[in-house]
Amino acid sequence: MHTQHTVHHLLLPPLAVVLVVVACRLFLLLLPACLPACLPACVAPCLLRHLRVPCVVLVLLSPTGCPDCSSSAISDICAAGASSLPCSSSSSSSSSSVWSSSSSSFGVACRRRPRRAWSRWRRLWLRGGWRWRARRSASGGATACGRRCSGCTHEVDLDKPPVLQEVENFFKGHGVGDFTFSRGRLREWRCRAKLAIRGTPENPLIGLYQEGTHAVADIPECRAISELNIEPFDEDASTGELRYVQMAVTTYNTSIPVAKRYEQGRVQVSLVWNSRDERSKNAEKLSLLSEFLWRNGGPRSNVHLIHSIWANFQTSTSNIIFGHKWRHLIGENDLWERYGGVDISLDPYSFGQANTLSFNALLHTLNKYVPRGSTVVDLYSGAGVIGLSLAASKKCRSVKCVEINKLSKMSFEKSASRLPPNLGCTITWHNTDASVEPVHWLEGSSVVIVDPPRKGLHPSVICALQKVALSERKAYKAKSTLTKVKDEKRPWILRAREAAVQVDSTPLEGSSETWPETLIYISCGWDSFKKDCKSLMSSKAWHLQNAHAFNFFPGTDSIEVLAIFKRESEAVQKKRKKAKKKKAK
Ligand SMILES: C[S@@+](CC[C@H](N)C(=O)[O-])C[C@H]1O[C@@H](n2cnc3c(N)ncnc32)[C@H](O)[C@@H]1O
Repeated sequence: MHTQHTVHHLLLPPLAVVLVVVACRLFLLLLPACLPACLPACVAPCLLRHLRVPCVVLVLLSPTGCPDCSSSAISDICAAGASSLPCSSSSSSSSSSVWSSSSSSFGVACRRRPRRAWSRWRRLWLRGGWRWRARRSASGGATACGRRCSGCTHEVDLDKPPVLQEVENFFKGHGVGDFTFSRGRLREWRCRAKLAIRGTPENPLIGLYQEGTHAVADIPECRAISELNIEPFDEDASTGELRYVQMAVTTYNTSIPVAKRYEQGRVQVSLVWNSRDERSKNAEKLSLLSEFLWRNGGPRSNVHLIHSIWANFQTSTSNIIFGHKWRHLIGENDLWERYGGVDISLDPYSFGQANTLSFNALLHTLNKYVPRGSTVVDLYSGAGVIGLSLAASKKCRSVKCVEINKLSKMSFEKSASRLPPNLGCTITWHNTDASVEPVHWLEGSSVVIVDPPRKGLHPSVICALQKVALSERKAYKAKSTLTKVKDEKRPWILRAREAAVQVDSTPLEGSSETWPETLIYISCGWDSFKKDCKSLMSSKAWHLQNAHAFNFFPGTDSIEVLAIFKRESEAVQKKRKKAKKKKAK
């Protein structure tokens, strides 16, 4: 009896292990059957894989988690959610069943455009460059959760965007010997996103538009919207309450080690509300929503993810995301970031880069091409990030920033106030369209920096660059015929030329006869860059000297280019002409 008892004792533990293993196997076998039900929980993380922190806010909006985001705050939330279950299955065979099931989140968007080919689903992004990438699993094609990510344009080799070979060949063909490509961080890199809010309170859609459409690829199960009965925006009827959510992350927190700052970023949330202002009758719901987010993600919550919440009021029927009225609702007023060695304040209405780390890498490289003591004009400057960082690091004599968005002025002012004292640099910020009388902005600058939107440079800017780059003398002549700078009487032009902001008013001596020797072109639109590059060089005015590319949007076929052009000297031009004549003979 005693021996029998001992045998039972000995057999029980292995038996228990076998039973657990069998149960797990059975569970895994049955898992595919419940995949359609799991899909909403799985697809959102795939879409959001590369969103560094903003997805946490969405997780706040949604009870499902993002198992692939590894910051401690995200993990905390994920631990509370059950969503990691389907995504922890790395079986790539399950991916087909998931994707062929066009139900749940994708089905909702799909029903609106049933004729779209499936391949289109793989190329989801917001117009204007908002792109979502998936993380590769070690096996390659699939994401870490075993599914293919609808936000990706390519599924493998995130460190080699497909366009890279073409870019390399292009620069090689133009005699650039030192081309480099910086691969950057391949996942969880995104620090900024704008998501559309559509659908109904019971079945809201939050996410990106498919390329070229206004169909939303959903991040499902929004808790805040359903619980508070927020009415998503209806584009056809122009009704509803919440139109978009913009999220911007700051990684600026000097109290924690640098390595941790990216992981522990805070999110500035902007709610685009469909009303004229905060006095509208649905404004109470806006307060409820911001309080909900603050309660669950603000400083008193377990996660403390939200830096601040803003409201933007927009009633326009156009595609423009933001209206003119902004209100700061809760949290800190200023969002600081560290770019190019200086503190930069980014209000929600200013342009901000989506990939903070890669942008800093670009600034570091750009720095090498600006001689100390330069006079710089930064066209398409946004809040003046590039100009301000050069003012501090290169002891520039002057920096002129030219930007069309007047709201960026405040960000510029705040950032300028944090520059080190006694820089000895006159820094000005001008609110104007760079394509109107661009020669005026080039005059007096030895370095011109252009960072235009995706569509590239305006023809008038190209024309001005071609003309000033002839020879010193010719350019000077061109100045009088081209611009009639001295006779300018139009008040709006004169107003634009007056600095909207001026930091340090040290007068500049003899700079007006200076014309740019160096042109630094930063581009996020490869096709438009090629076109502009061709135009600039066709006039023999500029010579392409160096080029670098940065993986700003891993998982997409977009690339950020930094190209350095040098003005061709008269001697070189003559030599070239002679050689051409000789050849012709
Ligand atoms: C790609 S962003 C670059 C911003 C800035 N360089 C930065 O990195 O923060 C392009 C900027 O050009 C501005 N912009 C667009 N069209 C413009 C124009 N015609 N004249 C001046 N600025 C313009 C936009 O408002 C935006 O801030």
